[in-house]
Formats: sequence, C-alpha cells, structure tokens
Amino acid sequence: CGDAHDHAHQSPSALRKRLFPQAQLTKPTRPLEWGDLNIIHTTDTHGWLLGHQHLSYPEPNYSGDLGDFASFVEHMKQIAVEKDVDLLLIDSGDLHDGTGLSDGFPAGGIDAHDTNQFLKQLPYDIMAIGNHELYDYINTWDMYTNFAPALNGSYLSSNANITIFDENNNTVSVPVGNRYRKFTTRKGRRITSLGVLFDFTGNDVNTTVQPVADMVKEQWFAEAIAEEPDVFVLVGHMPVSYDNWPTVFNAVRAVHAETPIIILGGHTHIRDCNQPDGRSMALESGRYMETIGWLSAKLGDSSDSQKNITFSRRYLDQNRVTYEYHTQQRNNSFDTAEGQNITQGLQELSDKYELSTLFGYAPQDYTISRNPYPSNGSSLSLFINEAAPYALTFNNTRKNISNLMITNSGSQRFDIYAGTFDKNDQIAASPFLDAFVYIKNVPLGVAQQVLPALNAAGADERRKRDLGSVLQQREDELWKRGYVDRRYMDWLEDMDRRHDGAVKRASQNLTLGYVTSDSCPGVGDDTLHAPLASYDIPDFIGSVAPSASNDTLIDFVFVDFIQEQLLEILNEVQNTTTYTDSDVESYTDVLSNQLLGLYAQHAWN
Ligand SMILES: Nc1ccn([C@@H]2O[C@H](COP(=O)(O)O)[C@@H](O)[C@H]2O)c(=O)n1
Repeated sequence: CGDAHDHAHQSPSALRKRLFPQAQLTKPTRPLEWGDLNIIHTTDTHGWLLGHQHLSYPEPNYSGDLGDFASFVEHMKQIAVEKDVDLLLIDSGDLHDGTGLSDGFPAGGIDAHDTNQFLKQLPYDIMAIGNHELYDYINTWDMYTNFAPALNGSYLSSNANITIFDENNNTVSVPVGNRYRKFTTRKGRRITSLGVLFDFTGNDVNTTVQPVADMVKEQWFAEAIAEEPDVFVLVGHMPVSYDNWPTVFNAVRAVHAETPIIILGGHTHIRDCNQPDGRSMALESGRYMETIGWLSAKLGDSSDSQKNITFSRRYLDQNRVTYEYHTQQRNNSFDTAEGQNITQGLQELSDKYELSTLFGYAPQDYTISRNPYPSNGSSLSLFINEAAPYALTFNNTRKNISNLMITNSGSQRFDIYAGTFDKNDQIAASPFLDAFVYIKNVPLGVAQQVLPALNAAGADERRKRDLGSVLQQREDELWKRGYVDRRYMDWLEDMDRRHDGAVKRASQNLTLGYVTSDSCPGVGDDTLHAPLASYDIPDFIGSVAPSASNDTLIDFVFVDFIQEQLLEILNEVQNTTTYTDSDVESYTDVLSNQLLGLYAQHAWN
C-alpha cells in the first residue's frame, strides 16, 4: 500500500466476511474437555456481531462473526448428541452500545433492535439483562415488548423491572423478562436459572434495579430455589470476582448444601474464573465477541453427590480457526445454512446503515491503553486534545471564548486503527449518545482543580483502599452507576506485568492477545499469545488548559454523563458559588458518538 504500517487499507466493503482469515491465526493448544453438562458462554457482546475486521493484532484473533458462531454452536450441539451429553448456550447481557450495527441505525430506529433479530436465531437457553439494556427506557421497552417474548421465558431479569401502563392505564412495574427459568435438558437434567444484574443505579427513569441483597430476600426467590434441581445455573450481568455473586450463592447454598452451582457472569469485560466451593464454578467470558467461554462439569450420578465436581473452563478466541479446530471441520464444511444466512443478514444490515461511509484515513493507530496517556498514540489524547476542541467549537457561537473540556475515559470504548476510518469505526471508538454541556464564567483556576479531584476520587486514591472513607464511598457510587472500565484496565496491566509482556512481545514468536491468570486450575486460554502492552489511564481526561490567569472566566465544558459528580466536585474545590443543574447549558448539538467523524473529515480527509 505504499505506507509504513502493517495494515491493509480496507475497501468500502471492509466489513465483508473473509472466509479465509487474512492474517495467520494461531491454532488452539488442545481439544476442549467435555463433561456431562457443557456450556458455551457469551457476554458483553455490545453489537460486535460482525466480529473484528481490522488486520492489526490482536484484531484477527476475534475475526469470526455471529454467523460463524452459529455454525460453531450447531456443530457443537451435534457433537454433544454424539457424546450423549448436555450442551447449553448462555449469554450474560449487554447487547446494546458498541458498534455501528447496534448503534448506527437511521433516525426513528432503536438501538440494537435490528442486531437482536439475529441473536434471536441462536438457540440460547438463557440470556440475562445487562446495564446497557437499561440506560434508555426505549431500549428497555424494546427488550420487554420484542426481545423477551421471542425468547419464550429464556430472557431473565431477576432484579430489573420496567414501568409500563397496564390495561387500566395504571402504571405497574414488571420484570423486563422472567425472574427465573426452570427447564429440563435433553438428557433430562433439571436446571434452575436466574438472570441477576449487579447493583446498577445509572438506569433510566421508569426502569428499576433491585439491590441483589434485597432480591435474595424476596418470596419469589425463596420459591424459585426451594425445589432442588440437578444443577443451579446462575446467570447474570455481574462480575464473578469482587461483587455480589456470594450473596446469591450463599442464599442458594443455605438451602441446598450440595447441589452443583454454575455461575456465568459478565460486566467487567475480562476473562475470569473461580470456584466458590468444590461443587461450583463461576466463569466470566470477556467482551465484544472477542471471547467465547467454555465450561464443562463432570457431574457423575447420585452416588457422587458429596464429592468435588471436576470442572473445566476455557476462553476461546472468537475466530474460524478456533471454531473449525474444536468442531473438526474444514473451511469448506464448517458453514451451516443458518450461519451463512446470519452473516449475510448482518452484512446487509451494515450496508443498510451505510457503515462503510468513509470519514478519512487515520494516519496511525491510536489506542486507549496500549500507549501512555497523554501521548501521540493515545486515543484519549486524540479525543480530548484534538478532536473535541475542533468538533465541539465548530459552528459554535461560543467558539471564541476560552474553554476547558472534560470527559470520562470510559466513553472511549475501542482503539482506532491506521487506515480507513468509517462510520463503524467512529461508533466503535465512541458509541455513546452523550451530550456536551457547559457552565459559563467559571474561573480557570477553579475549573483546573476539577479534573485532578475527579481522578483522585477514582483511580489513584482507590489504591489506598481506605475502606469506609469518603473516597471509597465515591468509588462505590461510581461502580454502581456503571463505571467499570477500571477493572478491565487493571486486568490488562496485571497481565502485562505478570507475564513479562515486554520480553514476550519482543521475542515475536507469539501474536498479541489475552494471557489470562484466574483462580481456576490449569491454563484457561485456548490459544497462546503475548500480552498486550498496558499503561495506566485516568478515569477522567481534560483538554489542554488555555494559557491565561487563574481568574479568567471560561466555558467549562463536559459530557452530561458525568454531570452529577462533576458538580459535586466543583462545589468542593471552591465555596464562592454553589453550582447546580440550572447553571448547566447545552454547549453544542454534536453528540459524543459524532465527534470523531467530524474531526476525521477535517483532519484525516
Ligand atoms: N451513556 C454512557 C453510558 C456508559 N458510558 C461508559 O460505559 C461504561 C459502562 O459500560 P459497561 O459496558 O462497562 O457496563 C461506564 O463506565 C462509562 O464509562 C458512557 O460513557 N456513557
């Protein structure tokens, strides 16, 4: 292509599925271990149903799409029949917000409504609600009216409700899906399932999330778990480490001391596993259609009811090489008719949404945490120092008034790769429809204190783990509102440090990817990789301050998603003015998901 980097310049049909992966993919290390009960697990797919199509590593590791996945599931179901064992398919939520396919709908559409039609075609036994199904009432309404009914009782929202009008026009709060599901597997195993959401408080009005500790005290919960099944399959959008699964687990264990319990969690976007006791295992399977989780249990018969259960877990890279390896298929025998239909349907959706609309050519890679922040390679620097100052002031009557801009780093969800930068890349990098607002006439010296104070309330001070302190309370609050990105970043950092990332990357005999350490026995990753580079990033990022005196009055611009805590901090760093919501005005019509496209048309065209 004539330039120095190693990426193919993608054609307008960049999202076209490639039957033969364009990059050399590493094969899995060993076959899966099957048990009597086996589970394929997805979580936090966030609209990545066409998989990852860029050619820089680690992207090719995740280059399968939902059609490939459907073919994989169908072959695995057949293998399960041949082995005469059970195989379940489970999802732990967050279907919304993440790519052009879910979020790039034309005016009048609903986020993820179209992508959900494809997910409905897979034989999911349980799907649980995630926090991203609750940020906007319209999305929750769509799940309630269109998605849950099509799943015939398999869409679970144990502690998440929607408020609707009943037939008498009275408002009633009802579960979005079902609270629990009891079903019998092909092999006659009785399963009791839940679909639990972590204690999320960032949900829209007219949706409700009941704290997990209260949920387990409900009458319906006691009734649901009273009868002993062969296995409890507790699904939920809640991380398997450092959250509330023990509350649910202990509530079940208090009634059933020996019944096998399998937990399938999500939300932190990491690969993770632990065993609460010898007859249980908890698995979390990454994010964005990068990872497919595998869990198997050798349950044995009733004479084994007090013995430890042999479990296995595996984190599969989501690509055709993985799928073909584990199903013992070849490229020309792997695709099923259903799988091909799904791939074709997704490509048509991509065309309909015009996701290949080109904004420009990114001159280099920009990463969220694989480059230091601030730096030339940081997408956070790019967003807040280059793109926001241009796109937010363009055509804006406030253009000539000095400003300081702040956003949350978690608003940036995916790296930007050198080469074509299209509508899909724009939405993947920054999917949220957050608005930019401002407070006028804030003294520069005051505004400048806010960013470090916001970050102190998050990243740095949290490490002091001063439990019970104001800072800890603030951190807990942020967690409940859905600020979870830190866990994923900490996971990457730990991976790099623990596995000598720099040495492994330099030796160049492994491709980049996830290298997981969890609390379950043996190696969890299906394919060997060198860990990704990882740098610490702050929770909040700000533009370069204007060079002016501290008492210069500026426009203090920020994204509405962080308004509540920003006002809180602004009122802490000074006591001359009490700022309230009424001081906050709209700064521009440009939403955060449009900003990078506007910048690319200006700077990269
Ligand atoms: N309107 C929004 C909604 C969310 N965010 C960011 O997403 C993070 C939560 O997403 P998970 O997939 O991890 O549940 C949250 O931490 C925010 O950073 C946002 O910026 N705007």
